[in-house]
Amino acid sequence: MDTKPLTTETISRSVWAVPSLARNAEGILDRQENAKIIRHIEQGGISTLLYGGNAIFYHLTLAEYRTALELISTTAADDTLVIPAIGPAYGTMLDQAEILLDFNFPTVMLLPQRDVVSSAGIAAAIRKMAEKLGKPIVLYLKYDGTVTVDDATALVNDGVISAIKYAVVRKDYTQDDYLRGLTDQIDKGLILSGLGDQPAIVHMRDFGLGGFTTGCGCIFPQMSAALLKAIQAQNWDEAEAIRERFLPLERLRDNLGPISILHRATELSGIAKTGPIIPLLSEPGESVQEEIAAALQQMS
Ligand SMILES: N[C@@H](CC=O)C(=O)O
Repeated sequence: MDTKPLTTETISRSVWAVPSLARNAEGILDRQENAKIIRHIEQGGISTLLYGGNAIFYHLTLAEYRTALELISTTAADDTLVIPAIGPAYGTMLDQAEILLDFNFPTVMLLPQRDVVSSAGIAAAIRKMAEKLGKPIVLYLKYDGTVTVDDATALVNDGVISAIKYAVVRKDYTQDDYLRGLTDQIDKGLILSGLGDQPAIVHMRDFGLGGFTTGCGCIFPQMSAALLKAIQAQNWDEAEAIRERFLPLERLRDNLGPISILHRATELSGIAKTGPIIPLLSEPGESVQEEIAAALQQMS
C-alpha cells in the first residue's frame, strides 16, 4: 500500500475506485473474495481504492472495522493508495481513530451526513480527527451547503484536508453555484468529482476538478481508466462515448440504489462472491438481478 501523503499529483494519477466489500454466506468479511475485487481493479489500471459508501463502511461494527482495515491494507499492491472512511457519527469516528492509529493509511475520508450536524461542527470534527490521527482528512461533500465554502476553505488553508470528494447531485451538472464557490477559493486539483463516471466530464472540463471516483469502474476498471485518460487529454468525443457505455448499469443504480446494485453486479459479473448485503440496506429482488445481468452483458 502506498503510504505517502496525498498531493494533487496523487489525486489525478488514477481514478478513485469505490468498491463493494465482500462477505461470506454468514456475513463475515471475506479476505479471498475482497482480494479478487482488489486484484481486478488494480489489473484494470486503477491504483486508488476508497472504502466508503459502496463498501457500506457506515454500518461496520468496530471489530469489523479493524478486520476490514487489516484486510485492505495488506491485500492492496505496494503502489496502490488505499483510503478507508470514518464516521459518520462523531462517537464512531473517535473509536475508529484508536484503531486507525495501528495502521499507516495516508489519509481517511469522513463519511457525510446531513442530520444532526452544522457546518462549523463538521469542521470541528475534521480538525479533531486530523489532530488525533496526525494526518489530513478527505472531506466528502454530498449535500448542498452542509459545509460552507468559507469553512471548507479555512480547513484547506489550515492543512487539515487532503482532498475533497464532491458529490452533490444536480439536474444539470454545468449549473452548480456551490461547486463554483469552492473552486473559486480552493485549489481545484484537490477536489474530485465524487459521483461516478457520469458527471466526471463536466466536473473536470467545466470546473477543473482534479479527478473522479467510480463505482462502476470496480467492474469495468479499464473503461474508467480510459475515461480519465480521455478527459485529461481533452478528447471530449472519446470521453463522451466511454461515459455512455456506463449508462445501462448507472441507470439501474440511480433508480434502484447505487450501493446494493453495485454489490450484486460485482458478483453477477463473476469478479468475486460479494455475499449478503447487510442491514440497513437490502438485497435487490430477482427481477432486478436479471436487469443487472442484462446491463452487464450490454456493457461487456
Ligand atoms: N458514488 C459513486 C462514486 C463513488 O463514490 C459511485 O458509486 O459510482
